Amino acid sequence: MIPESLARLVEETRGQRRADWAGREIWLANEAWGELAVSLQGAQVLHFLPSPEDATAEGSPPAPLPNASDDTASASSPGTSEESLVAGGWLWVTPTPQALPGAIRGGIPLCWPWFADENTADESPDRSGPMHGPARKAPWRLEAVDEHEEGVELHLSPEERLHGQLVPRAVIQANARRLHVELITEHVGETPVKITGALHSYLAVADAFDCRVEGLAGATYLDKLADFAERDQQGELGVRGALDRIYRSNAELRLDDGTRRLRVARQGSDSAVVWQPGDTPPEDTSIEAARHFLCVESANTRLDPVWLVPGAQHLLGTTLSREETATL
Ligand SMILES: O=P(O)(O)OC[C@H]1O[C@H](O)[C@H](O)[C@@H](O)[C@@H]1O
Repeated sequence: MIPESLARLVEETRGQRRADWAGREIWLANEAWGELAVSLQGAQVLHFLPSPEDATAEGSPPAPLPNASDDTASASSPGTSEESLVAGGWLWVTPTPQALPGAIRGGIPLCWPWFADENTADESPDRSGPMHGPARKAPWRLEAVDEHEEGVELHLSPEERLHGQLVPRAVIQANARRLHVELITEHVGETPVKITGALHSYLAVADAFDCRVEGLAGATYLDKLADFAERDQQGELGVRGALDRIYRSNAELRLDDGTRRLRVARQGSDSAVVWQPGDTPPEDTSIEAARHFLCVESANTRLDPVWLVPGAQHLLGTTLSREETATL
């Protein structure tokens, strides 16, 4: 579910190209395997839509845009100039993105080298910096595009050094079955460093207050809306309003919004963050638009910080795929 202006850029793409959207350079693909949009600010995937399993492969034209005035696809408020949201993709992007140097809310922002504030991570005496770290606002360079018949693999690195001892890189793989994002941190310095972070996935949903996240039953979590009180998840999670939780879990999760079942697998992550702001969304997003996302994040948080020693690497990953229908 992405703003109409971004959906148009995707629709107008044949193969691969670069374009500008909301003042950022973005990389677009519209191929037989599906659609992908990545912002070079933050190496942030903004859009992913795999082709339907029965789609004709080569030469098939891109799917037409769904009617933006359709009730299910429109998240604009009467009387505002907010763009319509176009349904279909697996990720959500705000129709009212902040101007640069702000970060785009939506898609899969890379929170690095800390999740939330820097007190969860880097213990160097000069630590300071923005919420969720500098990586999501920084310019990244597209180092390589590996194309193959079934999909694409992108490699990105920050244009400038973001940390004295750590170097991150991102790998994005997309094909007709899945979207996979990796954030790899390499320690090139001399003293151990503690990191946290997140692949802060904004998953598009029909109605955030009518979703079910399976796979967390019995897990303990920190409730950020109750001063980090520790609680146990009773049964599967049904989202009915605002929540901001850090689950201690490495389990594969399933998100069901009544129209689509997505698998959310995570690598190198023992924290699953589930966030929905309810009726108090951040300033850059309306209540109505926010109703169409649920964040299910692959994270390292205060529950599972990673100590990296010189020469070591850490991989934080997430894989989104369609829930397979049981064949038994
Ligand atoms: O507004 P942002 O800096 O993008 O953060 C958005 C959200 O990220 C995470 O999911 C946190 O758990 C939330 O507490 C926070 O509000």
